[in-house]
Amino acid sequence: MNQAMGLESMLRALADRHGATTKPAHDQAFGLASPAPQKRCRAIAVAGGKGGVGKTTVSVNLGMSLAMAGHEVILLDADMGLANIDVLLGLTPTRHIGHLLDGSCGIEDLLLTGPHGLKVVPAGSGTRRLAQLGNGEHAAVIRAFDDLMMPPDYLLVDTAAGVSDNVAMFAAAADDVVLVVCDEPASLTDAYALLKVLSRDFGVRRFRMVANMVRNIGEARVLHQKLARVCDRFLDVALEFMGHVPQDERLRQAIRRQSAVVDLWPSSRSGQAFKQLAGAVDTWGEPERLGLDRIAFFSRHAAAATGW
Ligand SMILES: Nc1ncnc2c1ncn2[C@@H]1O[C@H](COP(=O)(O)OP(=O)(O)OP(=O)(O)O)[C@@H](O)[C@H]1O
Repeated sequence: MNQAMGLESMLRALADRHGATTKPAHDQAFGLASPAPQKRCRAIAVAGGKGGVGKTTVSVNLGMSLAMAGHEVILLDADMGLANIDVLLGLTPTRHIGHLLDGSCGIEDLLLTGPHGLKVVPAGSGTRRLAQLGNGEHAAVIRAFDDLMMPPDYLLVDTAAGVSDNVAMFAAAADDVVLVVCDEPASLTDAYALLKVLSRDFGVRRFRMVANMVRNIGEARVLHQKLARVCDRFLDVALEFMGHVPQDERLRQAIRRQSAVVDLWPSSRSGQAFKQLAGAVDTWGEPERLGLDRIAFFSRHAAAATGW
């Protein structure tokens, strides 16, 4: 059995389990090539290792900045069981990923519309089962995005904290991984641990770093150099500097008002920084489409672990 066939049958088994429809392996959309005339969706996973470094803040504000620039954007809250994007944006979901997995709704039914047309897929909160999803269920969530009638320009995935299979799977399946780091020893060590696992075990070789809660661009670049230096020395990865978001009280105030700072105060320091980050994303060009190989790789891991 070749790799593509192996992937296809594995995904079919997953889809059958979760009641989804199946398509050929070459038609997977989450970071994978879709046949013309469907437009291509760029999947960006936002990760960080340590909790509290600003992954959700970056995901929400970057997503909304892209939406404000006229792009169609879906934001997937992949922090299963501890979801909070809907709370941050004052949205009230009636269904979540759990309903998708038990077959009681499809991916389209989960989409909530926030300001500027930003679409959100809520993960559900306070449910232990969601916090303990297996690899097969994560794969089924990824696979479900193939059923979207109108793929967005960007799919942003706010991953969980830590170095779990959840994070690894979403990061490995994405076209780009944005690593959010702040100037704390634990943030740097946890970010390094995540880079190590994603590169060594899942073949992710390129990362883009956002320095969050820094005072200025100079501090952000120093932070990037610190991490890039250890990566150069010990890991086979490229860590590109994507930009920075300053420590900004306006951002906290916006969160208390259940809004994105880019929506409420676009000309604040953080609001402008997110606009710049969105501008950077716009210059990335065509994704390299490595997701299919990585997913196949991941699926083999999952198969070995669960004895499919
Ligand atoms: N640039 C910033 N300036 C000021 N406060 C910030 C900034 N970025 C994030 N914060 C604050 O830091 C806190 C943690 O942010 P956030 O929830 O986005 O982190 P996280 O990495 O998603 O955490 P977790 O993994 O635990 O969900 C929030 O209270 C947020 O308001």
